[in-house]
Amino acid sequence: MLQNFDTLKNACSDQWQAYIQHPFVAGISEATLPTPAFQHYLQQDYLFLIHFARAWGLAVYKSRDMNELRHSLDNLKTIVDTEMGLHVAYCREWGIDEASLHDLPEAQETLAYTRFVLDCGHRGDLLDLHVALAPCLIGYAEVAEWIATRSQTVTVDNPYQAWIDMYRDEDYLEAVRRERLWLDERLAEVSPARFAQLTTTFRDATRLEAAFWQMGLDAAG
Ligand SMILES: Cc1ncc(CN)c(N)n1
Repeated sequence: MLQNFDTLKNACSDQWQAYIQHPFVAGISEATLPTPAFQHYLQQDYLFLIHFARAWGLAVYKSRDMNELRHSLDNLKTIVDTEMGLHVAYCREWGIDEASLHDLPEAQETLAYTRFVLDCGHRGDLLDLHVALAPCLIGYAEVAEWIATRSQTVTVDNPYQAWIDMYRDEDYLEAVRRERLWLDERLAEVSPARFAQLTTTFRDATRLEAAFWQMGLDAAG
């Protein structure tokens, strides 16, 4: 059987579900998430996105041909040109100005997740790095999709609607489709032992995503 991104996800189905359907996400969907939880998440996500842009920069550096290079560069641009801009504007709407974000101390969860991904990239190859980055890029599209399909989702005057829409945006979804394809092509070629190793990386990154949501919830007490 050919391995692909879905095989990777199915190998970590418990952790994947705990991430995609986390109570923080349910709170966004049902418009019940406490404001301080979301504000704390937004602040830390600013720091997170900076390090994730660095990680895509590392993927550019590790690329061996023009196709790989362009692919990683497109993902870097999605974060820097699209997601970061929307994020800063969005923070402003929630009473957080960009200047205050520069001096923000990094939470342990932000440190753990971002440095884990950068470490995967430094010690492994390009595929290790893409697999460590996949829960971030691909996971948020699934989060937004899960929200959109739930009957409990509040669609009128939901304060989190703009955030949900950001991850249902066509440009974001196009980046997700490209990444899935890239992963599917490479995962089909790896040995079972290598696949097991990549599964561990993917599972750990997925657990760190869930911990990032939890950090937001914990901040609201
Ligand atoms: C923690 C986290 N994970 C994923 C994403 C979506 N790129 C994000 N903005 N923040």
